Amino acid sequence: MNINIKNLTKKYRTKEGTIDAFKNVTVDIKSGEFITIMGKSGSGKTSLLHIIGLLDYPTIGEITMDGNIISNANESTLVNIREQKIGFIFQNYHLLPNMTALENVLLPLHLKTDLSHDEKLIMAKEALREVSLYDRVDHLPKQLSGGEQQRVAIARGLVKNPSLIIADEPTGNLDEETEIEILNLLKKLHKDNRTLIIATHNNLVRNFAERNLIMNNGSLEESNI
Ligand SMILES: Nc1ncnc2c1ncn2[C@@H]1O[C@H](COP(=O)(O)OP(=O)(O)OP(=O)(O)O)[C@@H](O)[C@H]1O
Repeated sequence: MNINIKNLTKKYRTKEGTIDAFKNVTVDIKSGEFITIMGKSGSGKTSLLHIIGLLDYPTIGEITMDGNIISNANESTLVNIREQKIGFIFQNYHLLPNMTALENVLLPLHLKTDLSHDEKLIMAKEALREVSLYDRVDHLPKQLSGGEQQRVAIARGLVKNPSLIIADEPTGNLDEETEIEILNLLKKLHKDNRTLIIATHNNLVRNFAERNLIMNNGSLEESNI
């Protein structure tokens, strides 16, 4: 997915006043790019990812996805794009504890009325195979290690074959060895025209990406370090 972001600003209004999460962010992200967004805690990374992921609206500015301006679109258009084209991966996995790995991966397919249950099962199992967890399909999250839970979450993020994957600190809870394993997996799954954006504190992640951006005093800059 091609993403063009123009003069994006996010302000939060609180009882104490207005907080600028970030200001005047302008960036073009090409289809198929693997990007990291680095920056200190509180620098606005999550706020930006939520807006790119169409989970929140910007205060000011414009986002274009594959040539269509979507920042002014209504909620149902945003839900549609989100459902069809965007996969999310979070630091805390966000797996449902009473569902097996397979059931968790099936979740994003529930709304797809054009697919039969058998077709959905095949897709979910294939996604679990891609993350090398085919032998753990019937396990509950608590029966899996942190790295395995994140692999289930990645399979869930991938199952709809999204053209954009957004990952917020995907390795924040993992030890370094597991982190490298997950980053190698994300790198492998980042293929074709699938755009991958990872927000992170962690310097190690940047070695895996093609392009590194940094949130600095509310602005997004290219990082050449
Ligand atoms: N819903 C909200 N209401 C008010 N302020 C918020 C809200 N969400 C975030 N903020 C503020 O906006 C700023 C940016 O927060 P954000 O979570 O985007 O940063 P971050 O870089 O992702 O931080 P971290 O790495 O700690 O997750 C912070 O000052 C934060 O307190």
